[in-house]
Amino acid sequence: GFLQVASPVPQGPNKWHEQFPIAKGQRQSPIDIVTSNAKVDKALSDNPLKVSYSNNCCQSVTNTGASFQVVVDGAGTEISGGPLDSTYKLVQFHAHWGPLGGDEGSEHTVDGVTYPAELHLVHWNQKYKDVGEAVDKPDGLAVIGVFFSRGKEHAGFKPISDLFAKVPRKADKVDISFNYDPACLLPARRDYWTYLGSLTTPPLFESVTWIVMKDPVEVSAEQLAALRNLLWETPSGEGQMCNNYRPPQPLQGRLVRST
Ligand SMILES: COc1ccc(C[C@H]2SC(=S)NC2=O)c(OC)c1
Ligand SMILES: [Zn+2]
Repeated sequence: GFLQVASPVPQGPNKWHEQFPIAKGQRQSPIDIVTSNAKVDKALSDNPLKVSYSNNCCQSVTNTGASFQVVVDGAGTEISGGPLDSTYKLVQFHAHWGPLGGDEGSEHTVDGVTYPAELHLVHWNQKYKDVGEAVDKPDGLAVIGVFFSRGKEHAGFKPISDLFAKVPRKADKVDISFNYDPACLLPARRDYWTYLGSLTTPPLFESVTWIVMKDPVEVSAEQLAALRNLLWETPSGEGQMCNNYRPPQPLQGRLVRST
């Protein structure tokens, strides 16, 4: 038969610059948010961030081989205001997390503090014709980051975390047949930090206006453990998906604004 060439297990973050030089760019993500350096900007509260998600926008959950991904039909699912000069539509959400029971796993850190996981709600700028056109433009994407802390069960996250066991392998996909409003994953208090950054995995495009919610949302240890029902390729074969986070990158003089 044909020569079997094993697909190379993806290189870790510290090697990405070899194929993606922008990894050492001027507006890379994530970053450590130094709260004392964040500048309160009244303009952010004068024009509050508006999140209007519909409750039937979630279509399916997929194992992308790097995270779970809930694919969203962006119809009527928009954000605007705050740092955004345009309307952006939700296209997908996913997360990053650490090892079982550990406290690292988030991509952004706050005064050096990590959280066990971080949710990313990815939106694209409606001035572009589709997410493919928006994904590499400086104002193309807006990602809302929500920290997960370990505590009581998150009732709103349960319908999603219960699906992970159904998509153990890369490209596995399960339809979401129930109504689901992703806004339930946002903290009650809508204060955030915002700065200009990038995708946190290759191709690392510097196209993201980051909106990182200040308050974490609590999820249970069991819900964090359910993330490890997702499997991926490791150097020693198939294993539990974990530590799929990029560490903080140089701020390069960027300003972080705060509500
Ligand atoms: C080719 O375009 C891409 C590639 C990868 C991601 C996912 C990354 S980016 C992020 S934030 N967190 C992640 O895991 C994209 O997300 C919009 C877009
Ligand atoms: Zn992400």
